[in-house]
Amino acid sequence: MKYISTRGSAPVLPFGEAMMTGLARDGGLYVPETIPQMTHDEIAALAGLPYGDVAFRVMWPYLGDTFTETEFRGLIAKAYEGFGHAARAPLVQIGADHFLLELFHGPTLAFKDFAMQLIGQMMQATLAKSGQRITIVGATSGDTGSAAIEAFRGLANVDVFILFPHGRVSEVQRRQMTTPTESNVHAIAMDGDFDDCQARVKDMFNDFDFRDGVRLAGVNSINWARVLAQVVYYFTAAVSLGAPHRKVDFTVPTGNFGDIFAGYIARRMGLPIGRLIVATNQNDILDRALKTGEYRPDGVRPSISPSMDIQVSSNFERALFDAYGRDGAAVAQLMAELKTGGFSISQGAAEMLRETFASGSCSEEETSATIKLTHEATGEVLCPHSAVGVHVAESHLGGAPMVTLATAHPAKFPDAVEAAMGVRPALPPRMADMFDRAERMTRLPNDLAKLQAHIRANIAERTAN
Ligand SMILES: Cc1ncc(COP(=O)(O)O)c(C=O)c1O
Ligand SMILES: N[C@@H](CCOP(=O)(O)O)C(=O)O
Repeated sequence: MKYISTRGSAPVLPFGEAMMTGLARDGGLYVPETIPQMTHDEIAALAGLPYGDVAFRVMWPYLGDTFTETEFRGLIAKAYEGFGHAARAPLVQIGADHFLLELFHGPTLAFKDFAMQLIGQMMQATLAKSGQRITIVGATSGDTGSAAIEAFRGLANVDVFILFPHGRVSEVQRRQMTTPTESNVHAIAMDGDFDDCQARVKDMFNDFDFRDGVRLAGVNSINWARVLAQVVYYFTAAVSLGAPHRKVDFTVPTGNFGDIFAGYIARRMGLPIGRLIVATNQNDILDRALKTGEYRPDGVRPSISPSMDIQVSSNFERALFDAYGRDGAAVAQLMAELKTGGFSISQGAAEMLRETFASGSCSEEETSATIKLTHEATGEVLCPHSAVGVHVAESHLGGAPMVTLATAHPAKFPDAVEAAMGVRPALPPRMADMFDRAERMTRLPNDLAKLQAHIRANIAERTAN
C-alpha cells in the first residue's frame, strides 16, 4: 500500500514512513492510494470477535510490510490492554433505535486513546529498529495532548511538546498535560486558540531546517495512522447492530474532521453505513460549509465543548481531495485561499460532500439541555461533546439504527456537566489525586521563532543529560 499527499507533490510513501513523517512535505495530508475492500462475508465474520481481532483484520491491508503479522497483533494487544472496559468500545442504548458508542474507557478518558495508544506502540517499535530519536510536536484543544503524553511519556528517544490554547481547555484536561513528571513531556500554554496552535505546528513541519533538525514527528490526525486506528470502532459498532445485513447510521461530534473521516473510510471499505452525520457546536463552520459550499473561518468562539472549538478543520482537506476527484493541485489552490480568508467549494465537489455527509449544529443551551434530558431519561451522563452529537442525532432518527459517538468521559468537563444537570461527575479513582499534583508548563506567545527556540533548547538540554 502506498500513501499519496492531498496536494499531489510530495514523495509517495509506504505506511511506516507516512506514519513517521506526519504532514507531507508539500503541506498536504497523506491518504492511501486505494481503499482496501472488505466483502460482505468478511464483515459478517467480524461478529463476536474481540476488539483486537477486528482491529487486526480492518487495519492489516493498510500496513504493507511495515510489521510482520505477529508483530502487529502484539502491538494491538499492548495498545488496548490498559482500557477499562473489556469491549474497549461498548455500545449503550439510549433510545428505541439510538445507541451511544462509549469511546472514553482508555487511559485519558477520550476517544483519542484508541489511535494514540496504537501509534505509541507502532512508533516505538519503528524507533527500536532504526535507533533514531524523534521530537513530537502536537496541537491540542484538550484531548489529543493528554492522549499523546500518556502514549509517549518516559521514553528516552522521544520528546513530546504539546501546544494547547492558554485558558481554553478544561482544568482536568490541562492537569492531564501538566502533571506528568517525566522529563520528555513538555506542555506549552500558548496564547491564542486551537487553530493558532495547529497552524504553528504546521509551520514547523513546513520549515524543513527545523523539521529535519529535530526529526519532527506528528501525532495529530494529520497523521494517517491516527485516522486508520479510528476506523475500527465503526466496524465493531455496526457489526454488533446487525451489519452487514443492515445499514447503520452514525453521528459524530466533529472538530478537526478526523473521527468522521474514519467513518467515511469504513464506509468506503464496504461497511454499510447509511448516513454519516457531522455534529458541530457553535463553531459550526463544517455544518455551514456542507450546506452552503462556502468555507470561511470567522474566529473560534469558546464553548462548553472546548475540544471542538475549531474553525480550521485539518482533515476536511482529505474529504476535499476525494470530492475534487483526487486533484492535488485543486486542493493546494483551496488551501492557499484558506490562508487569505476561505474558499468556495465547486458545485460538483459540494454535491459529492452533501451526498456523503449530513450535518447539524448544536447551541450552548441545546448542549446543556441534552446533558440534562439524557440523564433524566436514561441515566447516561454525557460529556458536552457527546451531547452535541446526541442533539444532532435526535433530529436524524428514523430508518436505520443510529450510533452517536460518545467521545469523552463527562468527568473531564465537570463544570459544564454540573451546570447542566446539577451533579458533578467523578474522575475514576486512579485519577483522584490529580488536583493535588504539581503542574509544570511553559507559557509562550503565538510566535513561531519563540516556540522553535523553546523546543530546540529543551531537546539540547535533554540530549546533553
Ligand atoms: C471530546 C472530543 N469530541 C470530539 C472531537 C472532534 O473530533 P475530530 O477532531 O476528530 O473531529 C474532539 C477533538 O477533536 C474531542 O476531543
Ligand atoms: N479535539 C482535538 C483537536 C486536535 O485533534 P486531532 O484529532 O487532529 O489531533 C484535541 O482534543 O486536541
